[in-house]
Amino acid sequence: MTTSWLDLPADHPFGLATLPYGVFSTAADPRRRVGVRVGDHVLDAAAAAEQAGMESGVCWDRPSLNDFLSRGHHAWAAARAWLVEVLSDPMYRDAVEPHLLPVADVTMHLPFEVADYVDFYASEHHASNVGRIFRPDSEPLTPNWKHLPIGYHGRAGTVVVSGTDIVRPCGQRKAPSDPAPTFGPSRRLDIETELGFVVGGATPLGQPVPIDEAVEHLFGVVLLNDWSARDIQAWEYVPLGPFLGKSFGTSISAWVVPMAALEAAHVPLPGQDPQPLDYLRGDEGSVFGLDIHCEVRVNGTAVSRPEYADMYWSPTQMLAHLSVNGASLRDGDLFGSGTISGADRQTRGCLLELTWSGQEPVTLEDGTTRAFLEDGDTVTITGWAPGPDGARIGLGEVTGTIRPAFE
Ligand SMILES: O=C(O)/C=C/C(=O)CC(=O)CC(=O)O
Ligand SMILES: [Ca+2]
Ligand SMILES: [Mg+2]
Repeated sequence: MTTSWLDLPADHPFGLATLPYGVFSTAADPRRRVGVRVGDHVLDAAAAAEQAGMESGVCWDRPSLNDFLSRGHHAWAAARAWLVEVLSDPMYRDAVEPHLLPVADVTMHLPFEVADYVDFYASEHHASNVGRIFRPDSEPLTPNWKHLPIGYHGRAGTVVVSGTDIVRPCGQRKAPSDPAPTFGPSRRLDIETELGFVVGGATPLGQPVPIDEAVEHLFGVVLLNDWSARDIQAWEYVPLGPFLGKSFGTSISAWVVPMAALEAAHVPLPGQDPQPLDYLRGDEGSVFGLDIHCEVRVNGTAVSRPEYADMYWSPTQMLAHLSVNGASLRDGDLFGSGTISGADRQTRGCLLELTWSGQEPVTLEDGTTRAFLEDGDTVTITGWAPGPDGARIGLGEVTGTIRPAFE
């Protein structure tokens, strides 16, 4: 394993095998610019590139990753190789070290300007559980579910960085037993534990991305919480899908972990039966799952440990599907995997499933119980994956606190 002159412990979640990108500023220099997390430091990437003589570092002197995303997968690979070189070869230490800032001294911002945001529904366990809860008189999975990765269009402009408070949404709610809808704050505010995939290497309108090329457009992953107001959602979503019940805020982690850091975490999918249509079938290596382990905490109590390896659809299948009609990809597109849930209760990624629609509340360490979120609750999702040679790839965290409704 390549080691750094920073002398990081071998199992550090932000060692040389991770090197995630984000956008930061400091009190002394409030310009937003691209940073790379290494150990307990943030590398001011553009400044280091200039000092160490790396020309393409100019796209890091920007308030978002979008310019870097536009350069495409060869540039991403070259940048990563350069970062590993300058952080491991002591020859670069004098040039690079002055541009390492303690992580405690930086403020993190939204890492990229979200172009389009789409959310999939790729967990068979989640889709089946929610089907049982929301549609008890129908088959849990809809007839299309195993033929295509189902998704809906979300609201790009309300994607926020980890640490941003979430205001409880107001909206129309109507339980089946209510005679008429009422308006007010959501009473069934929930989370959804997901991975978000960050897209780059834009494509022209009219040109689908073949599944074997899909991975070239996947820049990296973030942890994503698709906050969901279940009462608003249940009343509004037939027949066009989720709308205001999910568009009031979607939180993502500040650090984008490159797909290149997750190569050792590729695992086979649990298995697809029936075989999907040809455009969703790729060569070996282009259809894969990811061995990513998540943990969900509510006010510090771990309530669930979802496993991304349980997901039915590959991220490359989701990307091929979302462009198969000729829809173009834009730099900064974000797609969510859908809620990560497994077969066991302890691996369910949302409270709707964990508490079975509120009937089986979870107990927190302070002795209180939750069916859904209360004002003041803080939800934190963390994640990690195995890296090469026993390294650990940290996905950081996505956190948010519920503020009272605006009334
Ligand atoms: O099955 C439904 O009616 C609703 C499902 C969701 O709310 C989930 C959604 O946002 C997609 C996902 O996260 O898997
Ligand atoms: Ca979702
Ligand atoms: Mg949302």
